Amino acid sequence: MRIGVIGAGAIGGTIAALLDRVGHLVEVTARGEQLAAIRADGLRLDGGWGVHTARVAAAERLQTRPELVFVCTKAQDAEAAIRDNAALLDGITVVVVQNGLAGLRVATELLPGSDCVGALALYAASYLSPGRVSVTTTANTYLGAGDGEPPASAVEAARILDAAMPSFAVENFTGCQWTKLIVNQVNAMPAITGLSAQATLGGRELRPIITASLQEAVRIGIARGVRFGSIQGLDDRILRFVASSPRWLAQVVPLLMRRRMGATPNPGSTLQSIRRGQLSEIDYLNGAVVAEARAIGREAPVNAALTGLVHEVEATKAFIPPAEVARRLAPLLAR
Ligand SMILES: NC(=O)C1=CN([C@@H]2O[C@H](COP(=O)(O)OP(=O)(O)OC[C@H]3O[C@@H](n4cnc5c(N)ncnc54)[C@H](OP(=O)(O)O)[C@@H]3O)[C@@H](O)[C@H]2O)C=CC1
Ligand SMILES: CC(C)(CO)C(=O)C(=O)O
Repeated sequence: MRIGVIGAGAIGGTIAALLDRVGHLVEVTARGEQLAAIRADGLRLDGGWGVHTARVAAAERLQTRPELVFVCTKAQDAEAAIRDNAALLDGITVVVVQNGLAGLRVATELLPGSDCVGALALYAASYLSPGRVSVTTTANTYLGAGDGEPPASAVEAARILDAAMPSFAVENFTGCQWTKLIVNQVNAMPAITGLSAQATLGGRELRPIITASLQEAVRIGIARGVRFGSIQGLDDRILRFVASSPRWLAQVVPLLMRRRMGATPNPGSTLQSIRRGQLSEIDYLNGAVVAEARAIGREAPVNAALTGLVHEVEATKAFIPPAEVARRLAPLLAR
């Protein structure tokens, strides 16, 4: 099958390499050094799903009309990436692999003639250097759209992707996006401190803050009327229990997330943007929780503070030590 991958970074590079490995004709978009490296030496994948070099066609924009496409940019870049390739995407299934709540909606608005499907990647991938990506944690991908049963396009895209990496079509995709937003509470602290997700989740100073922001995010979701979707061992019942638990008990969720990540250090996708000097996706992660709270006249002070700290690191290019993060957040945690 002819499959396009727009944005061959950590996730797009992983998807492209694994689809190539199972025999699809894959074409990717990339830019700058990444494009030059893919053209010269192929897309080189290693880590949890093995080693593979994919000799794929690459250009700044798709050159041929694919039968299926994966959009794998960060949330803030999705609109530009889709607009640049829109002429070749009309009428096909477009899978938006993205964190946050916005990606699928943006694609659906921009591509009224396409079947847009959302995808939530629970595995972790790192962009190592131009042309090289590595899977640091293996896990499932969940595809769907809307609040009900997955549409046929999601079921078919999941079947195709599942041959390359474990993938499932899910009901209540909107609720699953919210559950993933809760999982992505692990992203801010590495971006603020420069440490791996495992180190921040394990750190005695930082874990209570991550737990507080996670509980706050779940409470905002509940206040918004969200029915959290079932992914990665989390579901509506568990998250409601976590929201109403004392912080010492709720810390079990960050600890379980740390255990699931395994031993290979995972910077998370937000720290990877910061390391490359790019603007991060934080406004679509903790920032989305703040926006959802404001939409109902509430506040999400811990998520707002973490969003602010990530923006501070983007601006100063200096990570903040854990003790300083704990000092700054202490007034909010004492509430
Ligand atoms: N990395 C991970 O472990 C996980 C990431 N995710 C989510 O997956 C999504 C992708 O993340 P990730 O792969 O880490 O991000 P990366 O930054 O590694 O990759 C994004 C790619 O998109 C490209 N891009 C940016 N703007 C455009 C554009 N206008 N047109 C075409 N391509 C563009 C970037 O190119 P350039 O560098 O030239 O800007 C880059 O190669 C995010 O929503 C992230 O939150 C989800 C689960 C895990
Ligand atoms: C699943 C996780 C937390 C993997 O790191 C991720 O979504 C990210 O890094 O953005």
